[in-house]
Parts: sequence; structure tokens; C-alpha cells
Amino acid sequence: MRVFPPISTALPAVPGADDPLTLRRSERVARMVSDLRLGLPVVLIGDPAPALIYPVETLSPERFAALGAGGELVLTARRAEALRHRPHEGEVALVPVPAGARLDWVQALADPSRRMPANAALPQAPQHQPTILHRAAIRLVKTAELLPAALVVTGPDVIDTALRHGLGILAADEVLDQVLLPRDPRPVSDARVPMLAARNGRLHVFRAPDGGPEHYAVEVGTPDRDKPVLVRLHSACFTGDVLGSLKCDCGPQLQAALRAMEANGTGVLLYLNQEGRGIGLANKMRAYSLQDQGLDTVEANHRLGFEDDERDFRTGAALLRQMGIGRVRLMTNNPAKIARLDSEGIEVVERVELKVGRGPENTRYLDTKARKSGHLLA
Ligand SMILES: Nc1nc2c(ncn2[C@@H]2O[C@H](COP(=O)(O)OP(=O)(O)OP(=O)(O)O)[C@@H](O)[C@H]2O)c(=O)[nH]1
Ligand SMILES: [Zn+2]
Repeated sequence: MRVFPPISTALPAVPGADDPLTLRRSERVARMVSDLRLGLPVVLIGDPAPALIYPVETLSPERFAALGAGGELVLTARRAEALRHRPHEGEVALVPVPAGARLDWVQALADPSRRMPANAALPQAPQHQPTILHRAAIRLVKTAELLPAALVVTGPDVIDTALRHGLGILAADEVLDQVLLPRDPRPVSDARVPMLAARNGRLHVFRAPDGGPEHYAVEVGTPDRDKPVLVRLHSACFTGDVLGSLKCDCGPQLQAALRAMEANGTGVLLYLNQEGRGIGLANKMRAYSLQDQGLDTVEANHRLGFEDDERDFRTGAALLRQMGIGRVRLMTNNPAKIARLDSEGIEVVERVELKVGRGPENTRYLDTKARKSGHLLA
């Protein structure tokens, strides 16, 4: 068996860490995430060998054709369950890609909206277990808000290929550590924004140093930081917030929270860009299509290969810390938000109910959240 050199010796001499142009780990991971969105492969170093990781959703037919035989498809355990292919314990599952397999076949395994080509029986799972390399691959495509599936191709020339083509290359454990790290957004700019619901508003824009999405804080009046502040943690919902979709309660919740802050005199609404409970708008629309076929909101996420909720509320806690807010009266029906703020050292002194926007189009959605996701809804 070929022994692969450690990354430090495999790479040509690189400038030292004190060189300001040396890319930090967070920057290299951010580049990898953008590359995957473009359909480019990245290289992960890990067990059993360095591997090229191709995003299934954005992979072009030409690049797929050039892969040749071999390779494994890595799916989440959720997606594997939906395919009734659950050979491994743990978060991910592997499917060997047979010689001559078509890209359609690979993409149909990842995407429930595609019809499986004929004779699509899944090949036997490989003997070996998934490793940190496969988990890191899934984390990367999830961070890129793509379908959670990747092709993993190992071979003796992986490092050479990466160097020749300038592909992103990092150790799998470094990628996982980085992707799971709490983001620490920094204030960028702010200005007065009078709103219908709250005249005395100011919008603050925060940017994550790792290239992740920007998040916003809408400050109403000037809350006294020595007292608990009326706070809403709101996750982006383009359909509800902007289009007034009746499928959820987000739009009415957003407006009601701002009105409550106006009535209270002060408050802070954090607008977290975690669309679709963290799966992104494209995947949320895939989930909506599945809901049109009869699945509920949780089942639809699972069928796509996601958990019910992929959000990370540590971002909310980081924003509150940045704004000098340590104690809050939190407007929510979601106990997970309270638990996360508490564990991040933000004291939730009171939960303020926010029950608005229930109607015939979203009754099932709200009931499912109460029944399956622990939401405190009437
Ligand atoms: N994946 C998915 N996301 C959805 C669906 N409907 C709404 N969303 C997203 O769900 C999130 C709702 O955010 P919030 O209202 O802040 O959170 P919540 O968990 O409902 O908690 P509270 O409103 O505080 O009680 C937004 O990111 C929406 O885009 C759906 O059917 N599927
Ligand atoms: Zn919504």
C-alpha cells in the first residue's frame, strides 16, 4: 500500500505563518466552500487516504466523465434511511459508484426530486466504515447549502492533482473543527431605518470573518444594557418575511416582534441569515416540493438528507455579546433558542410568547413543529 506523505511535506514550501498573505485555516475552508458551490472538487487529507471531494449537486457531466471508475458516494444517514440503505452506524453512509455509473444515477441518489433511472438497485455497501473524511465532506457541502452528498475519489495522484490544478487542500479534522467553530461576526456599518412597525429603528450589519453570511440586528430605541432587553432571534425566511407566504408564521412574527418593541420603547431583533432552518433557500424549496407531495416539514428535511433543524444559534449569542447585551426577555416559542442562549452565557430572564399568523395554510406546519420539534404552540 502506498504511504502518503503528510500534508506538510506534500506541499511545496509555503510562506511562514507570520507572512500576512499566508491563508488562515478559516480562509482556506471558506474558499473550499465557494469552490464546491462552483462544482469544483477539493482535497481532504484523512483516513483511509487523501481524497478528491466532488459536490454531487453542482458536478458537471464533463468532470464526472473524467473521473473514471471508482469512487464512493457519501450521503447523510438521513438520506440513506430514505433510500433504505443503512449499512453503517453514525452520521453518514457510503455507496460505491459502480464502473459505468451515470451522473443521473448519482444525482438521483442525492436528490429526491429526480426519478431513479431503471435498474437502480443500490450496490452492496463497502466493507470499510465511513471516517472523519466522509463526515468532513458532508459538512462542507452542507455549509455550501448544497444537497448533502459528495463523491469521494481516492488514488495515488490526489495530492499531485490538487497541486497541479490549485485545488483547495486541508486535513479533514481541521475542516471539521473549523466548520463547527462558532462564528464571531464583527460590526460593519449601521444607520437609522424608520419602519412602519417601529419608527425609531437602526439597522446594524455584522460580517463573519470566515466569509459566512452577514447577519443583521434591528435595534429599536436604545435599550438599557443594565436591564433585560426585549429580544427576538429571527431566522431568515424569504418566503414568509418578504413574500408574505402563508405556509409559515414568519412574516407575522417578524412584524409583531417589531411592534412589540415599539410598544415597549426598546428592543433588538436579530435577523440571522439561516434560511430554511439552515439548509438554504434552494433546499427549502426542495423541501416545499416534498411537502406538496404530502410529507410534513420534518419528514421533508429528512428525505433530503438534513436534520430537522440545521441552525446554529451560537451566532445569535455572539451578536448579543457584541451589542453588550447579557440578559434578555426572549420572544420565542422555541425552547432550543432559550437553551442555546443560556448555554452561551446569555441569561434568558423571561420567555415572551409570540403566537401570531396561524391560518388554514400553516396549521399543519405549526402543529408538526409543536409535535415533533418541541415548539410551544397552542
Ligand atoms: N427547512 C424548512 N425551513 C422552513 C420551513 N418553513 C419555514 N422554515 C424556516 O424556519 C425558520 C423559522 O425561523 P424562526 O421563526 O426564527 O424560528 P422558530 O424555530 O420557528 O422559533 P420561534 O419563531 O422563535 O418560535 C426560518 O429559517 C424559515 O425559513 C420548512 O417547511 N422547511
Ligand atoms: Zn417562514
